[in-house]
Amino acid sequence: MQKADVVVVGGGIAGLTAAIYAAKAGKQALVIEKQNRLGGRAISNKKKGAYFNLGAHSLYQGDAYATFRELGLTLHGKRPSSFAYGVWKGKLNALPSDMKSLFTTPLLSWQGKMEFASCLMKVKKADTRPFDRMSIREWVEGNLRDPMVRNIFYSLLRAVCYVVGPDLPAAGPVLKQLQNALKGALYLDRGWGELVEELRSKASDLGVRLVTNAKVSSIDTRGGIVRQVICEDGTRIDSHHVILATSPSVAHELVPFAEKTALHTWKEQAIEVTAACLDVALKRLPEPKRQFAYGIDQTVLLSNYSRAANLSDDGAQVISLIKYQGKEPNPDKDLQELEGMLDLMQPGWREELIVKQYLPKMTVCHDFMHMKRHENPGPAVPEIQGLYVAGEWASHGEVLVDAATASAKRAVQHMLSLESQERNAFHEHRGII
Ligand SMILES: Cc1cc2nc3c(=O)[nH]c(=O)nc-3n(C[C@H](O)[C@H](O)[C@H](O)COP(=O)(O)OP(=O)(O)OC[C@H]3O[C@@H](n4cnc5c(N)ncnc54)[C@H](O)[C@@H]3O)c2cc1C
Repeated sequence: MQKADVVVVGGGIAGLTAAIYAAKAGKQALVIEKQNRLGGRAISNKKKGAYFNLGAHSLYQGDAYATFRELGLTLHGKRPSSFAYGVWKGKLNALPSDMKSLFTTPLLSWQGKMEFASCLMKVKKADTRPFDRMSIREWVEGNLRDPMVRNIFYSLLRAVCYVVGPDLPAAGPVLKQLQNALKGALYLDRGWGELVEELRSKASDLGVRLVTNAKVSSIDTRGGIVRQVICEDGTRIDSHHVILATSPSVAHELVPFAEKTALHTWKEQAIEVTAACLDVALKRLPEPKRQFAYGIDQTVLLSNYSRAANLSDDGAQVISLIKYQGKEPNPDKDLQELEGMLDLMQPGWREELIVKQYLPKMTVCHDFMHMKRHENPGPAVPEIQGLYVAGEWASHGEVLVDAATASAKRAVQHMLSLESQERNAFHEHRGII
């Protein structure tokens, strides 16, 4: 029979972060990952010499960045220039990203330019928490008058949270994410896979046991206490602490009678966000100055990640395009729209193509802070002693990878504080005897 102080189910960013912090606190941690490699949605795949990220692309200056720095990761990469185009009615226009583009952009009237600049200044300094209970639409309509300024803000906010409609996301977390993005996003050399490798090696140095190709099939929680983790191949691991760093629906599936626990509420309230992703590696850019574009009247984003990060062995340019999807994704139409953006930004790109990858429906997040949410998930599952959740969906106000690292640390902290309460109670009891 195997044993561990804490078992982490899922070896994505949340699972690896949780295991590292548990190990740093002196716990014997075991990570079980069902895929044949660690990283979850933060892996990168190398194709014909070019690195394509599966999921995460930009590391903003939020919780994840601070966590990785605290752990001593090297985070090789650079911050790109903020110059961007905005696509409006099929045409490219400079977006206001500095003084020059603010004054020259044809998208805004003089009044609009003033309103845009003053609102951006306000956002940079704002305490965003008071906006946690209002939607993005409510915030935009309450703070901005000019219709085009509103459109540009919708497009900027969509780009940092990946949600198409402005009525669902709580404005506070998304504005915070915009603040973090405005401080400069980091594009990582050789993609996010390199960061995962650094996390893996950190975990391994701290003595974390990392098992891949092993699927957890259930958690034994008899008597409302975590007792064992059971894998599909029959392996059983004794442990009194389990962190479920999977999706809310997998967490629900793994726990017997989950419908009687908070896991049920968290699964039911979850709203999944998906995107269609097109990545291309080009021998050269037909239009070298066109590197980054937001769709203003379409929900597409294009970024040449090679403008700041080293993403190929031979100088190929790696461009990623994202189509933020609503309720009814249409793979063919989405691809047409993505290629249409590439035609507009880089006409002739097909002649320069080395390799491309189209992923028609990627889960960007399993849930986020939205207006229909009843409660923030985790860190503990209150009905079952020793059970915790982590993952980008267990957000308490953070967005995407920041929510993955923050929720992982919350889970470990909760576990440690419970243990210390139990120890204190035990000593008090002995004192009485
Ligand atoms: C297209 C796209 C673009 C993105 N861009 C950004 C960005 O620019 N910036 C940003 O901050 N974030 C971005 N994200 C989000 C980011 O990738 C995720 O938030 C983050 O990787 C989630 O990590 P996680 O550990 O919570 O989940 P995951 O990475 O999904 O990890 C969960 C792990 O659990 C494993 N698992 C599931 N069930 C079991 C089981 N039964 N037994 C064992 N293991 C199991 C899975 O295999 C997986 O490895 C993007 C995502 C996508 C898809």
